[in-house]
Amino acid sequence: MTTSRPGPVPEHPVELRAVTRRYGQGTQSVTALDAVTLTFAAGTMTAVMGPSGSGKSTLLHCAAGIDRPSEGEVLIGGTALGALDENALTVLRRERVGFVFQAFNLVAALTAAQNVELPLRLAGRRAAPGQVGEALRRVGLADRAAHRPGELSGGQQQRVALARALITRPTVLFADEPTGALDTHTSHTVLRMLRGLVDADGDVLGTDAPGGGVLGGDVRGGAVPGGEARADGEGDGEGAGAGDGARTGRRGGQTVVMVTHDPAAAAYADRVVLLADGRGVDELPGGRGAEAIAARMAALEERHRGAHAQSAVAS
Ligand SMILES: Nc1ncnc2c1ncn2[C@@H]1O[C@H](COP(=O)(O)OP(=O)(O)OP(=O)(O)O)[C@@H](O)[C@H]1O
Repeated sequence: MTTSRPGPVPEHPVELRAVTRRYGQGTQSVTALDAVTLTFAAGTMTAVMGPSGSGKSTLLHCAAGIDRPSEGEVLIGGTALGALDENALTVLRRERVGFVFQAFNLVAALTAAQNVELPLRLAGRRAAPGQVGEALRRVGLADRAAHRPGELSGGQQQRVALARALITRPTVLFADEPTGALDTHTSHTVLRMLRGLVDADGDVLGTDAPGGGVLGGDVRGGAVPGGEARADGEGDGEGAGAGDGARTGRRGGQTVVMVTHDPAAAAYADRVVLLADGRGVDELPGGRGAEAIAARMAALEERHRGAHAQSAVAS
């Protein structure tokens, strides 16, 4: 079974409408998300931040159709997920959602090329000639196609995971702490790639645009102000922030939603959504820089601690 991709990407590829997610029942019940309404605009990168337990992963899982809300509705590419049975939801996820995890989640026994092709195989499809090689080239790993994950660095593994997430040309790419297991230099390389995807016009893997170098350009550096490139592709991006796309709200590239604890990672986003106790409590536009984001997060955590201390005293 396949779902055909809708024609043009809608203005908001992902919408959450009053999404509540409760775990457990009765007195043990935890409200991980509390009537969250959010839209993610096409061709933008959103960072989701918040204190531990604030509902970030739950939000990502509900938005990606990995978890089902207790109440409310999630729409991907205009399709309401609540109306889909498990099979249809699996197909929609496979075809329209890309996911990158902190732990890379590559299959250890498969080569980089086989890992990248896996989503197509699972969908009963084969890659077009050159498609996998092109995807690897775009993440700067053309020469590593035959290597297994254990033979690659963490940053290289995450780049393979990125190529794998994008091989189906998803409507939206979700990333859960994509740089959480990487050192600072490598993190910025991966973040520049994510930013490059968003700032790209059109086909992010460039199979329709030979030599477009959407990701390859970022490996060589320069897409993000302050990000100095290194010849080995493990660029030094300290001090980097969101690129031109962040400020202009340029549309046409990949839509990315990323959970992160790291203000430096969030600085690549067009928008930072702050969660606390399962609710969206604050937002920052892009281009503010890591320090401003860190300050806002610190203030939020302070309020959060204060509110929890008060409720502990009251009970
Ligand atoms: N399967 C589950 N069963 C019960 N409670 C859960 C479950 N998953 C999450 N929770 C609870 O829901 C709340 C939100 O969890 P979630 O993992 O979304 O938070 P988070 O912001 O991603 O946290 P962290 O930053 O620590 O990863 C927490 O109180 C958590 O304990």
